[in-house]
Amino acid sequence: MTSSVPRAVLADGTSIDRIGYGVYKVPPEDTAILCSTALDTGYRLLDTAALYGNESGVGAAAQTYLETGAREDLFITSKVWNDDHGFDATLRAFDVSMHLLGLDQLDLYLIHWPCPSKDLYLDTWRALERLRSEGRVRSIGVSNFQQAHLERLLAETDIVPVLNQVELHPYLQQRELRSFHEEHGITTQAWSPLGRGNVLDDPDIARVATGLDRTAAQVILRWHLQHGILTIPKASSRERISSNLDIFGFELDDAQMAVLDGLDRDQRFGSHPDRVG
Ligand SMILES: NC(=O)C1=CN([C@@H]2O[C@H](COP(=O)(O)OP(=O)(O)OC[C@H]3O[C@@H](n4cnc5c(N)ncnc54)[C@H](OP(=O)(O)O)[C@@H]3O)[C@@H](O)[C@H]2O)C=CC1
Ligand SMILES: O=C1CO[C@H](CO)[C@@H](O)[C@@H]1O
Repeated sequence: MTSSVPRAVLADGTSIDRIGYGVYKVPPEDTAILCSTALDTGYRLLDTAALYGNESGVGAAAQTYLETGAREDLFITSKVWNDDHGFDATLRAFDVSMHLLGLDQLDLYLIHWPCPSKDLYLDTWRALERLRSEGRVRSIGVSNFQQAHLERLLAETDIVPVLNQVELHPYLQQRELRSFHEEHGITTQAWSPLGRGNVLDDPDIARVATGLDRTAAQVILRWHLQHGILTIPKASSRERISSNLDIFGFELDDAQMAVLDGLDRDQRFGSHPDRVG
């Protein structure tokens, strides 16, 4: 049950694995077994959301883990969905998620999307601040926030989000947002770190991977790691889940990093934050 995933330290002092297992589109009936597989192979961070409909499977895998493992070794992230923006609705949504997860305390709770047209994300954030002050969640952050949303949050609320989880992969490198995060002590975590699988067939990445005798997925995840970007790749087989974690025994040199750095084309495979909610 030991894990050697290196950790980063969030601005609130909490440590977080540099790579975790994401469960979007993992069917509810398969979630417990696939999360247990991930935990067996060394992952300790599981990334879910109310939207995914599989929090109870994540919770079941966590309970199995806790029969022999320590709570402080596990890191569970969930997110408040767009329909539950607003102070009271967010507190209610959190209770539902915690009931499904079967946990007393969550490690990280995120606002899933800013939903600018609803204009409620400041109230939603104040609910997360409340949950943190009550000790129900250790760390609070956001997802899909652009610089303008973050600036408003920083100006008008008390706690700086420790992390922003955004779409990020070699075709969408988010350089400006990453610099803004760095200036403000906000950790960058990549969703769809493999571009939902769409970046895996890139011929330049394939050449780097062949030269290193590694998979394209490992090369991409290693590129994130060397840039200090946390990742939460999703995969559906033990073999892929395990090989995606096997990224600590090799390095990309400067030329190989430059190949992936050169692939940025501002291409999204998910939605643009201005058009959600
Ligand atoms: N905050 C947000 O708004 C969002 C958060 N997320 C989070 O990020 C996580 C990851 O993002 P996701 O969109 O799933 O995309 P990923 O970039 O993680 O790509 C997942 C896809 O890549 C395939 N894949 C994974 N590993 C390999 C491999 N070694 N070889 C070949 N194919 C591979 C998977 O196939 P297969 O499953 O068949 O193995 C799947 O089709 C989500 O699960 C979720 O937790 C995702 C989207 C939005
Ligand atoms: O987490 C998520 C998974 O992917 C969905 C479809 O792109 C997103 O809407 C959502 O934010």
